[in-house]
Amino acid sequence: MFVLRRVSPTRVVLRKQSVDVTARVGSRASHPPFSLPAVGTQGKDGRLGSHVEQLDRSTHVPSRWEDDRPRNSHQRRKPIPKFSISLNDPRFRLCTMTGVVRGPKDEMLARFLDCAARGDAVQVSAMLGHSSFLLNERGKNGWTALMLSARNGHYEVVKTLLSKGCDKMLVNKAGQTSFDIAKFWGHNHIARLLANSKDGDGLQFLTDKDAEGLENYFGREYLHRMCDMRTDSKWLEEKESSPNTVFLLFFHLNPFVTSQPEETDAGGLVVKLCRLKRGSVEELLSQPGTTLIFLGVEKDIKPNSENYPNDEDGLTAWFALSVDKCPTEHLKQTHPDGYFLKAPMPGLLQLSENDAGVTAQARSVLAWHSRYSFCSTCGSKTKVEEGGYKRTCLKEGCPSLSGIHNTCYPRVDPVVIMLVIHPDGDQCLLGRKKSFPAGMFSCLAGFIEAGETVEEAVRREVEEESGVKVGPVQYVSSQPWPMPSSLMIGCLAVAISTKIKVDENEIEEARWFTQQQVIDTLLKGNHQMFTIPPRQTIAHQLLKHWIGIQANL
Ligand SMILES: NC(=O)c1ccc[n+]([C@@H]2O[C@H](COP(=O)([O-])OP(=O)(O)OC[C@H]3O[C@@H](n4cnc5c(N)ncnc54)[C@H](O)[C@@H]3O)[C@@H](O)[C@H]2O)c1
Ligand SMILES: [Mg+2]
Ligand SMILES: [Mg+2]
Ligand SMILES: [Mg+2]
Ligand SMILES: [Zn+2]
Repeated sequence: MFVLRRVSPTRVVLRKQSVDVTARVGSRASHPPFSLPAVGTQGKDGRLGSHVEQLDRSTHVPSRWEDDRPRNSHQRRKPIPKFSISLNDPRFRLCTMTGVVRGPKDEMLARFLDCAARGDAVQVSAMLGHSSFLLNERGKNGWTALMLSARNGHYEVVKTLLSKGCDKMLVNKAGQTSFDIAKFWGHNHIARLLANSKDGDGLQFLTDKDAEGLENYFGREYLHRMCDMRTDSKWLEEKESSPNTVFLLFFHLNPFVTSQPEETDAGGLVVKLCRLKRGSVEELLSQPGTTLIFLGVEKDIKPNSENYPNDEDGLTAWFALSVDKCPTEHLKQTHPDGYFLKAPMPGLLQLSENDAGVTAQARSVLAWHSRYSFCSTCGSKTKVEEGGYKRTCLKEGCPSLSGIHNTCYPRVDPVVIMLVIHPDGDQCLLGRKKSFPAGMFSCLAGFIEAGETVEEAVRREVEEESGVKVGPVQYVSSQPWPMPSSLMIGCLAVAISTKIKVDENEIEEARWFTQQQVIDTLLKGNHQMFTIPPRQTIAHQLLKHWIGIQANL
């Protein structure tokens, strides 16, 4: 059995029994933060092993050592040239000359890291039983067992290591914790485990802020909607007049915000929704053309708190308040720094996850009110009910009042958005609309039609827009998209044909991109040949998800 390891960017070491040899390998670009060459190599099953690999497939060494980043189809399918090792081969020389000799401790560490990278929780636990020093040890590339298991999606190994008290705050050479690594590669269950686990002293090092990003932007449910209270007009009135109630102000569907310098090393400005109190909005509430929506109550309930003597139940309610006339003058005194965020894009993408979730709810409902002032069935006037969640027709006998009153409620438009995977598994289909910024490509998307399943909508939209036929479809996650009220249903779909013929009315161009190109774009952003939508979009998250699961197949 041979053991291969890299000793410099251009050299690897092949070791058999006690004799080491080195081989010259092709020059390589420096590793981006999450590329895998520093982490491991691809084993038989495509998983990533630890940084020191046992070539148990054969006793041959590849003529060219390729890194283990996900490869494009050509690289992956190219048979690896094989040749026998001869210690007399001039391409090799004794490792002792380079001073790279490994002792039993190194061997054990290599085995331990390999077990963690492969997901062997039993072996990891057994090795720690007799050699506890291994717990936080790093391989040559700076990765610990926790980082490797987080990278490869091995939940049980991560759990085992945490239970043994490993240090989850260690960072690799690129400055990433195991949490960052798990999050990047789409192992959200592992990122959650890492975020929620206590460290050895019982302290929770990772804050809620670190755990953000595990759901799609606009998807955070910061408030309890308390749907059942919408019909309790007495309770709603009490909340409306409570001094503790929070009012979010909107004008032309744009939220009233402030910008504050960020308290991080990175600096910058953070945009926050202004949480107005009754006193600031008293006058606005009585103006004509005002719409008030009950959004919910804060989740951290403070029952009968002494601090909140006016709220019997101690619940802090939030309302969205939309006004017809620009109220900046009115707010000049109390909120001199406030302004209306230019929505929707890219303004709304500057909010925190919590604020984005509340804004998505408020903006979609307010947009519906602004467009459906009259009964959509008979054109009569309507009255607003249920805390702003219903508009009932005032004309007796209107058909909208019989059967299911679905025209009386805010509308949500389901949209499928899909990352289509090439049959070779190594490429994905992205397209661009004329309206996109130059160089940007995104997942294909389209509205679901009446009487259509998600799967059928995916197949129809992909074929309409790109000419590519799709077979299996798998749901991944969803995202409210409040421009004005879409629900993006994110899927992976596998193509069964590859020829592209775009519908020029909808799409300017569609192309197959390799995994490597996507990874480069995710890591280097604008410096690449194409860009993808920002992290707040489900399109971006679908691409990350695909990279994450591919690397772990
Ligand atoms: N969050 C993301 O990552 C992301 C990415 C791409 C698209 N989107 C959103 O997805 C939505 C749909 O994508 P699309 O425009 O490619 O859809 P699409 O391919 O179905 O084409 C839009 C056309 O469909 C018709 N249509 C059918 N039902 C409609 C409805 N309920 N509302 C409006 N038009 C309807 C209209 O003729 C419209 O011009 C867009 O609003 C877009 O903003 C979001
Ligand atoms: Mg479309
Ligand atoms: Mg379409
Ligand atoms: Mg369509
Ligand atoms: Zn009507």
